[in-house]
Amino acid sequence: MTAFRSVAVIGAGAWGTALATMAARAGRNVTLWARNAEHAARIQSSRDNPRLPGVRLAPDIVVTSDLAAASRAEMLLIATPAQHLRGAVNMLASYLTKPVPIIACAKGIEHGTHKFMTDVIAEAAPHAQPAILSGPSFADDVARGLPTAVTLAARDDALASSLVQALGSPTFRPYHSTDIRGVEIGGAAKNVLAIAVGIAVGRKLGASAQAALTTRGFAELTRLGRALGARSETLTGLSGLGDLILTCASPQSRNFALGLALGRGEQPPAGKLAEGEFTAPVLIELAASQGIEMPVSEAVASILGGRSTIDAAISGLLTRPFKAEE
Ligand SMILES: NC(=O)C1=CN([C@@H]2O[C@H](COP(=O)(O)OP(=O)(O)OC[C@H]3O[C@@H](n4cnc5c(N)ncnc54)[C@H](OP(=O)(O)O)[C@@H]3O)[C@@H](O)[C@H]2O)C=CC1
Ligand SMILES: O=C(CO)COP(=O)(O)O
Repeated sequence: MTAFRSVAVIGAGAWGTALATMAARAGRNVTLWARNAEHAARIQSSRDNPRLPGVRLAPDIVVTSDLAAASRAEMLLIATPAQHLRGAVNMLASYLTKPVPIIACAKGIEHGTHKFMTDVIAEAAPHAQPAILSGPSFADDVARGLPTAVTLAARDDALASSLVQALGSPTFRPYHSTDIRGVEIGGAAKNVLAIAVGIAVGRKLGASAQAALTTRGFAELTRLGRALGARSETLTGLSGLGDLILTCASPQSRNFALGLALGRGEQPPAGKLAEGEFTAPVLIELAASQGIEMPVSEAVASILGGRSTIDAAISGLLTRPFKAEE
């Protein structure tokens, strides 16, 4: 398998900027693509991105809005919001003339189609070798070089392994896998569950409730995962349980922070992307289509959709019939 020398990161938000920094630290030649030319030029000259304040970009990272130039990299990482991933890959596809790994770094499920990120990539870019990178990793931590471990999955184990070799460093440890679907389910569902746990914490329901809700959330994530063919070691691994633990326990998470504000009856933080808000309705549609119960996610979707108050949703969860633990 070829050694990947160059990497382009598509999407210059917090995560794209952190990923570019991570790839540079791993020794790759890195291009960071921003859709806005002015934005790209400003980051290129200031070496600072307001979407990830306080992080200085390494001098050799090239920031550009030239998609043709970015598309020439030997490996592409897509770090747009999940609902914009198809649009970004559609634009990219017209420049791709040979097989190239395209790694989805967004966490979500596409509205309307119920498709996961690697399926969207495969549809939008026939030359792509789709892969997914996901796990407990706050952009700020990764950019600062704090120790982080994630899962990187591709259909072909040799490809997954060589992508790991290209991106890994002593502070960023990707573990390779071929369970693409398992990785995608964990990343998408944990954001919705983190909103639920944030709400419980905001309502001051206590540390016991926080642990119970996180655990029952994991039970429903696992049910859906099994139904869709995910492996249990993936669901209990970094991209599943690992990311759930991180996101359900830290106000640093935008999803948790959204729930926290809702639980406290406050305005949610403005201008912060909380993917769980967009994933919740499509996650429960997908679960329903598989005959899978996801009561915690359903409660989140009902609250966000204005179909339930927070108190009614909490009461609904607590008065469900007693049952065997599974
Ligand atoms: N932040 C984090 O800690 C982590 C985030 N993720 C995931 O990464 C994804 C992106 O999150 P994050 O970077 O934090 O979000 P941000 O809100 O910080 O940034 C999103 C970026 O995507 C760009 N963008 C939006 N729409 C398009 C489009 N159609 N084409 C190209 N670029 C577009 C925006 O551009 P513009 O600046 O012009 O608006 C912006 O730069 C999410 O799915 C998130 O779950 C995963 C792990 C960690
Ligand atoms: O995915 C993340 C950590 O793994 C980032 O979480 P938030 O999107 O909730 O901030």
